[in-house]
Amino acid sequence: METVIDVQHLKKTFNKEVALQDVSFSIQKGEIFGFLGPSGSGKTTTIKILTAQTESSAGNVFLFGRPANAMKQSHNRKRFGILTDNSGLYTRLSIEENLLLYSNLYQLPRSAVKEALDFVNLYSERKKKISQLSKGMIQRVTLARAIMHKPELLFLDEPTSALDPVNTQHIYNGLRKLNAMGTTIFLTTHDMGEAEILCDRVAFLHQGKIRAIGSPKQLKKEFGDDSITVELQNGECTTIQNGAQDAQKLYSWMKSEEVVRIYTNEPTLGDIFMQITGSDLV
Ligand SMILES: Nc1ncnc2c1ncn2[C@@H]1O[C@H](COP(=O)(O)OP(=O)(O)OP(=O)(O)O)[C@@H](O)[C@H]1O
Repeated sequence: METVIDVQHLKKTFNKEVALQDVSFSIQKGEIFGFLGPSGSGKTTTIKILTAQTESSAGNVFLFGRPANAMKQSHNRKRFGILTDNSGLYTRLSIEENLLLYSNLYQLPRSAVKEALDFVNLYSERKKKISQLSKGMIQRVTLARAIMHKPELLFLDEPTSALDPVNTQHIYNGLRKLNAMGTTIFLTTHDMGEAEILCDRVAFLHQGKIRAIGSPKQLKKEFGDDSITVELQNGECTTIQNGAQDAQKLYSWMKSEEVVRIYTNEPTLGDIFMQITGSDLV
C-alpha cells in the first residue's frame, strides 16, 4: 500500500487562536477519505496546509512521501487537483474558454475540456460567461478544472455544498469513476450523508482535534448498540438486543403473527458525531 498523505502532529494557530491541535492521520492510495466537522472545526485550514497554501505552526505533512511544500514545484503540481471556494475564474470569459486556458497550461488535448464539462454536467451551457453563472454552476466549473488533468490526488473542500440533488448525484458518480481509475480523494464536508455514500474512511474533526477515524461501517459497529425495534399489531414498539434471549422473543412474536415492522437502530454518522463530541455537525 502506498501512503499518499501522511500528517503528523499538525498544529495551526492564528495569532493566539488554536485552529488545529495535534492532528495526525494518513491516507492510502485509492482511498476516498472524508474530513468531517462543523463550521470552524479546521477543515479548510487543513486542506490549505496540505496543498501548501498556508504554513503550519508545527508538525509534518508529507504528500507522496515528500514535504507538502514540494508540491508547489511545477512538475509536481500536475499530480493533484484542488477545489476550494476561491474559484479564480475569469468572469468575462465563458466556461469553455476558462477550461481551455487551463487545458493549455497543462498541455492537455482539447477532448479533456469536453470530458470535464460532461463530468460536471455543463456541456450544453459551455458558452455561458462565468459572470452569468449561479453559485452551484461556478462550483461545478471549478470542479471541472480540478479534475481535468486526472490528478493522482484530489482535494475537495465541500464539493457539493451549492449543488441541487440531481447535480450532486451526477458529481458523486463522476467522483466514483475517477476514484476507480486510481485517483485518491480527500474531501471535507459537514454532510454526513455525503460521507456515508462516498467515503471509505472518515475522520471526525471537532474544535481542531480529530475525535475518531475509521470506515463508516467500523464506526457504526463501535458506537452502535446492535439493537432493533419491533412494532407489534397492538401498536406497541419494543426495542430488543441482538442475542439469543431476545431472538427467542422475536421468534415467538413472528410465529403468532404479531409483528408489523422491524427497524434497525444503526446510528447514522451524525448520531455518532453527536455522541462523541456532544455537538451537531452544522
Ligand atoms: N486566516 C485566518 N485568520 C484567523 N483565523 C482563521 C483564519 N482562517 C481560519 N481561521 C480560524 O480557524 C478556525 C478554523 O477555520 P476553518 O476555516 O479551517 O474551519 P472550517 O471547518 O473549514 O469551517 P467552514 O465549514 O465554515 O468552512 C476558525 O476558528 C477560523 O476562525
